Amino acid sequence: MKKFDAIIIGSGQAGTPLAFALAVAGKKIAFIEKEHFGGTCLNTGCTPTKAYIASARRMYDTKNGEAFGIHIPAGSKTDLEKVKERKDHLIQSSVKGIQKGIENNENITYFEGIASFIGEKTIGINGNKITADEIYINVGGRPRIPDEYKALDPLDNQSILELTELPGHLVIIGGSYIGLEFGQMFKRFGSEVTIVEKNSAIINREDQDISASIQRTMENEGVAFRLNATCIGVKNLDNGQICVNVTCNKGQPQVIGTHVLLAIGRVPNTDLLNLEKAGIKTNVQGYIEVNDHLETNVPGIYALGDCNGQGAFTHTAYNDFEIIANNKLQGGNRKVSDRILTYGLFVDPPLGRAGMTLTQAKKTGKKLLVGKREMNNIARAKEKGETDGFMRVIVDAETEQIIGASILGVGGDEVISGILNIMTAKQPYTVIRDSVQIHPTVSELLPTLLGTLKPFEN
Ligand SMILES: Cc1cc2nc3c(=O)[nH]c(=O)nc-3n(C[C@H](O)[C@H](O)[C@H](O)COP(=O)(O)OP(=O)(O)OC[C@H]3O[C@@H](n4cnc5c(N)ncnc54)[C@H](O)[C@@H]3O)c2cc1C
Ligand SMILES: NC(=O)c1ccc[n+]([C@@H]2O[C@H](COP(=O)([O-])OP(=O)(O)OC[C@H]3O[C@@H](n4cnc5c(N)ncnc54)[C@H](O)[C@@H]3O)[C@@H](O)[C@H]2O)c1
Repeated sequence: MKKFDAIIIGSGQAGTPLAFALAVAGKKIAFIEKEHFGGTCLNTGCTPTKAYIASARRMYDTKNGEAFGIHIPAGSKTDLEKVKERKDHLIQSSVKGIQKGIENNENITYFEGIASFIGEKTIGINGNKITADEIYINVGGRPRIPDEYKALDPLDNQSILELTELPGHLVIIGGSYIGLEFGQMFKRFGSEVTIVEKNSAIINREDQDISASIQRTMENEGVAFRLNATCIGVKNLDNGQICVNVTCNKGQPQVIGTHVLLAIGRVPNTDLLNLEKAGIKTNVQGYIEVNDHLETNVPGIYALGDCNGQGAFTHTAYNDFEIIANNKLQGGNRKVSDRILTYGLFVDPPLGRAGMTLTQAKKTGKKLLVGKREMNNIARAKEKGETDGFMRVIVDAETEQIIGASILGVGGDEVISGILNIMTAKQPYTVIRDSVQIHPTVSELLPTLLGTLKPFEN
């Protein structure tokens, strides 16, 4: 049995940089990947969807020139094959970069295949047995497809990105990140889109006014929503179409479409690992349990990225890598609990989020100061003609620190970083309030907003 200094399972957003960092430190690494270098984000997640969103925005612009004094003759249409080609090219250049880096690294031995435990510190891969004192699990997740949907072969985030022809009517089940990003994108490409959500609001983890504002924007573009869908079921019709039962309080009990995209969450790939052979504990949903330093209940075995249930984003997976690299290679003491929750929802206009929602902040019982500004009061947003959304910042009145912010509006995914930085530095909100920002930017409203905070009445 071959022994390595470390085994890394999964070439996702944590495993890949970790393999290179450990190899640079002179460690002999076994690096195992079953499908494609770069994992979900690069191949079927962030990169392709944001590339498609950029194409969809170009399409949107061709239809929205008149108000800006630009006459664009009718007839623009999406060439999905070309959109896909551009995306494939972007992905391939990054995948090749990783592949080359691995092939040229004498400290990394690459295995292509599905790894699984055959003992506490022993991994089986393609009939080989390998071992190491340290094992890093970075296996990510896959779309959740309940049994009742399997026979219907619905689209998921991977297969929808392989389409070369636009769906006539795309019915999306699930109104959260994946459903909303694909929904707006395909509507802009030219498909009819209906989003079916079992909750009473889309992107339900956000404050209600955020969900309502995003829904309004998307409805204005022609996306249909069926909320409170209590009896969701799908069947293929003889004419090749698909019937989705929705049974909501309002509207028809069914939606007839040409394609169905299932976007109802993800499950961790931990079931492929034979974790019981190593005695590694998972929670009921299959996420590997880890401590603040990402170590599992088995000393020397760590879980990073989506599979540990501590984050569901590329930046959280990458931060897991940073925690391990810092603690292992630089004698640091970085912890998962040090990070502040932050993420973007890349609909247009985007949502940038940091820390708590207002609903969560209210539940803390703290005295709060809250400021809210509509985007239609912001000079730059008006100049751009993109005035949907608002920004809200929540401050702990006692410590004067910002504990939450939502920036829904043009540039919101970037503007949020200014707030996140001050939260990370643990400085009071007054630092931004008293700063001078560039005119005309959306960010310049932050000092004004923070200068007019009001005590929040619960
Ligand atoms: C459509 C979509 C859009 C997204 N957009 C964004 C976004 O804009 N911003 C953002 O922050 N996040 C986004 N995400 C989430 C982001 O992609 C994930 O959070 C991130 O990829 C998680 O990284 P990871 O390293 O944990 O796992 P992954 O990137 O999933 O990598 C895990 C790797 O492990 C491999 N693997 C699994 N099991 C085994 C095994 N037994 N043996 C060997 N290899 C194995 C897999 O093949 C995979 O390559 C998006 C996700 C989706 C689906
Ligand atoms: N912008 C980003 O960072 C980004 C973009 C895309 C995906 N992601 C990641 O991908 C992951 C998966 O995203 P997602 O949108 O699939 O999942 P999600 O868990 O965020 O949301 C699932 C949605 O489906 C609904 N739902 C669940 N079961 C349902 C059912 N049976 N019928 C109808 N609706 C149902 C839920 O109420 C929820 O609104 C997320 O964890 C997210 O972090 C992130």
